[in-house]
Amino acid sequence: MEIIHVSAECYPMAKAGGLGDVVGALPKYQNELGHVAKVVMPMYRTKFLYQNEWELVHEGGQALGNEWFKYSVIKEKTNKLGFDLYLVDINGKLDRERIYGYDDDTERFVAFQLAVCDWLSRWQHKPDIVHCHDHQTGLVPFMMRHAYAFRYQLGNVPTVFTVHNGEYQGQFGWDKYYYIPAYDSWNRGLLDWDNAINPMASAVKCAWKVTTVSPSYMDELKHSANGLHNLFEYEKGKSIGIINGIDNEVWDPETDSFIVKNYNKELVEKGKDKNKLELAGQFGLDPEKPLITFIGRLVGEKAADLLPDAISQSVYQYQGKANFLILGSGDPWIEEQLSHMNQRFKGYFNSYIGYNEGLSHLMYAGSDFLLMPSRVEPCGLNQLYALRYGTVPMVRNIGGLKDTVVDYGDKDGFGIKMEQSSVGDIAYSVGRAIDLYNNKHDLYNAMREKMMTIDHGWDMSAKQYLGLYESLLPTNKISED
Ligand SMILES: Nc1ncnc2c1ncn2[C@@H]1O[C@H](COP(=O)(O)OP(=O)(O)O[C@H]2O[C@H](CO)[C@@H](O)[C@H](O)[C@H]2O)[C@@H](O)[C@H]1O
Repeated sequence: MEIIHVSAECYPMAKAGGLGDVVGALPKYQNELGHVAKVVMPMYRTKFLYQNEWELVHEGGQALGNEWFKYSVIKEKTNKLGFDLYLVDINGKLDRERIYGYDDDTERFVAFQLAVCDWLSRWQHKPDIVHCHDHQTGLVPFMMRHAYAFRYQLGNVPTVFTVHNGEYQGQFGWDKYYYIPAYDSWNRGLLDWDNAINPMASAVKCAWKVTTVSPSYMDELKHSANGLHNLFEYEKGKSIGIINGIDNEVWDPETDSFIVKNYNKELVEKGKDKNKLELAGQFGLDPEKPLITFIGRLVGEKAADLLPDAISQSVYQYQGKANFLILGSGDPWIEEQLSHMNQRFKGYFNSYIGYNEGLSHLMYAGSDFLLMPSRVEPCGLNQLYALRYGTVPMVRNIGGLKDTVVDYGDKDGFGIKMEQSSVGDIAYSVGRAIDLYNNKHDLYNAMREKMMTIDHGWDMSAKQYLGLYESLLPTNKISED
């Protein structure tokens, strides 16, 4: 089978969060299973672009409303990622350093999707599956099936849409209706949600199958999806939750070049101690105390707004018996609060505001506990990385966190779970972490060893996706493969 993944992110070319990790890994594992999976994404101006060699594979043009733009598609020459990576270049739109956060993001990503559809429609053969990820690619299923310009070539190609995060939907007003290439006007409803063009809703309506990144999140979306819950309920017949895997080659404490001491489950105690010592040195913390860290976008969805109060309360309540370290960026108000706390709780707390891939690896290796009090967590990769690095996850019982972590109080448990995203729940969990670290050493060590043996690699999930694709192929295609 030939599968094209369409995405705004793909590690290591460009990553803002978990979407990049998934699209950077899933195709590699699908290829290892004997299929041909490729990725197409925007050509941002990132380091990876300049450090690698590319060949031109296509040039074309498209209209975004009244604006005609030229685009080109280039391909990485060596297949070094384990899959073919294609980049779409559109001057004036995609040639930026950052992935998101520009005033014209709507125009940028609609133009990207137009270019992808145009390029695919000109292929000599057609891919078997087009797999789109999140709202930046959400108009592709509609355009392939209904836009006059593409439907004759692409209307029969099955589309799969994966919701990595239902909170962001990419809505824009109908005043920009002319961005969408011509289609039969009675299909307008397939673009609309709540009187706006909503790419996430459109993809859920038009894709042949809809997936999200954990079974529990699939259930939750039917009750709470930033306004789309009725739609998810309505489309449940074609929807399924498939848990994310992690790239065991990139995230491996035995070989990770970002950390100061490599280790495996036999050497977990010594290995983690060395990495913790490094972190404690860099951030002025006490290596003797349990180190609780948070890594991620500083936004409400991750309950990052609760961190300042929860950490202050914990420092007072437990008389500074634990240390805290945060790596993240996002809401300026939260960033400012955390920066103030660097001084106020010097020696107990520190934060690094910004994005730092290397530091994140060191933190997974050098922390004792990883905190994820998320209000919404479609899958969560951080807890899976924590498990692989022998770091106890402290998570809210929701979404993918519910599906992947078992509280140590339960049979065969290895993590700490809290029911609510609240200052009180976080502080209570901090108390349990301190108790585990100081008073239950044997249990704590056994837990670390146990969690390092859990396999969260991509094999199972990659197979599940392939099964889903196969269900969409005409029967003769299945027997050909
Ligand atoms: N400041 C920083 N510096 C360095 N690294 C940083 C960082 N901030 C975040 N990261 C990294 O970004 C990734 C975050 O992944 P998550 O899956 O936890 O969250 P995200 O909300 O982005 O993804 C969404 O999509 C993914 C993939 O489907 C779902 O797992 C998730 O639940 C959903 O919200 C991890 O690799 C983490 O280490």
